[in-house]
Amino acid sequence: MLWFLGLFFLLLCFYNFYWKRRLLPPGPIPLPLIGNYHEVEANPPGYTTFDKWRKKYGEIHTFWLAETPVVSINDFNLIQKYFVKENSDTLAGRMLVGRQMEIQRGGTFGLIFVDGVQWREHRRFALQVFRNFGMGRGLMEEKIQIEISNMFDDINEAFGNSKEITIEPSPLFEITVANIINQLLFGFGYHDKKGKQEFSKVKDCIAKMMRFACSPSINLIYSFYPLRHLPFLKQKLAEFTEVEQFISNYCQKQVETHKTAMKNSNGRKLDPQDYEKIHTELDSVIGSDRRITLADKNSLIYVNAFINEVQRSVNLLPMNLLHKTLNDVQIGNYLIKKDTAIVPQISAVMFDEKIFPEPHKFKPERFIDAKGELKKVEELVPFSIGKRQCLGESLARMELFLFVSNFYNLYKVAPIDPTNLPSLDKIPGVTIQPKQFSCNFIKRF
Ligand code: HEM
Repeated sequence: MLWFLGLFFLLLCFYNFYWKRRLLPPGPIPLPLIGNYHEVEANPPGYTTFDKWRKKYGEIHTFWLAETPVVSINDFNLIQKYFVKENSDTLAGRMLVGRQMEIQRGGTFGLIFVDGVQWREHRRFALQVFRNFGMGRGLMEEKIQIEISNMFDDINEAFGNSKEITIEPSPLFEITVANIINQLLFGFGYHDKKGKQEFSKVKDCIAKMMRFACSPSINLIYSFYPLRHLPFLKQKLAEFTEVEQFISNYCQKQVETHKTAMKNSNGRKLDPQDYEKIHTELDSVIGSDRRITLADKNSLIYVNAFINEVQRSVNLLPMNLLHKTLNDVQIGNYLIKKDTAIVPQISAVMFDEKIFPEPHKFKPERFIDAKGELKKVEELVPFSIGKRQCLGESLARMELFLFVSNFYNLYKVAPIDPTNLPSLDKIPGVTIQPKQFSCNFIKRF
């Protein structure tokens, strides 16, 4: 019996540490069943671990999510070479971990998690719908401006007769962003008290779901379905299914991504000078409390640089969505087999100290050139690149500009206690979330 167990152990080691890894780029040693999850979990939300692997194993390396190997490309030029120039079609698949979609949705539906003909048709259809709704024309801007006005009405009501109030900004931004997409999708926004309470419930579910979706226990169930009967995993799966059922895929994407970027624009540990520079520019270019529109965008250099830096330092997806090779493909010195997970690791690019020196410092100036013009930095890739690049990019960009510029034009933001600033810790998930915080809003007009 003992010799049998010994043999089994040896075979397991041979398979796990050598055989399954032999044709892939090098990378951290995976543990049986859990792969390298424990290393990502040890340093949430993951940037430090990805950076460590990059430095140790190179720009192209492999890590394991449970028993799924993921080829990770971390250098901007390589990402561009493989995902845009040479193999854009081959790398446009979407990888699902084990029975992920079956468990989550009872089949493969939608756009984000499908590939091939279904993906092409859905993507084309979605882009057409966006165009019909006025994307790229004044109509979409008008819809965003209406919701921004609703937000300012709420803020101004909270001010009453005072010039300064303490406020928790997140719920305000969340509901405003959600209302824009809700207006498009369902023709209504959450404006009255009952609607706002309903939204708060939906939002809490979304936040929970985003955390669950990348948790090791749920991914273990995707990969090894029979494990779902273990008591601990059974409970996790039940909780996950409950929230998953509550939420539609589209709402998830919209609410999480935008609100996080918006919330972070107030939550970061900024030098007070950053705000002063925004206000100086707004005072000299706009000079009143008039509504700022997209027509002002090119004149507001510092505001644009500030938004770029917020997007870079927020670094919303510590691990980008997994792509899949649709055919065998040569990546560096390796022939990667069809149906292998591959990821353009955009978070590593945006924290790459060779491109963005002192990457963890907030410096909008890195996006302004010597002539004072806005610098085009092609390595700023929050929306990813290639065929699977974010479909909502233009809507997101419009919203970010209109929200941030109008908000800072009307209000100043100050910490409640300058010696005890809000935490910069990020709550891990598919997209990271900031911790809740309150701050002071001060009217500028
Ligand atoms: C600040 C806001 C946003 C950021 C930073 C962001 C970022 C991303 C990223 C990194 C991806 C994965 C790309 C890849 O697979 O390589 C993605 C995909 C996607 N995003 Fe966004 N996103 C944002 C807002 C939005 C919005 C507002 C929508 C919809 C209205 C949206 C819809 C999508 C869709 C549908 C996909 C999947 C595209 C595909 O698989 O073909 N995103 N986004």
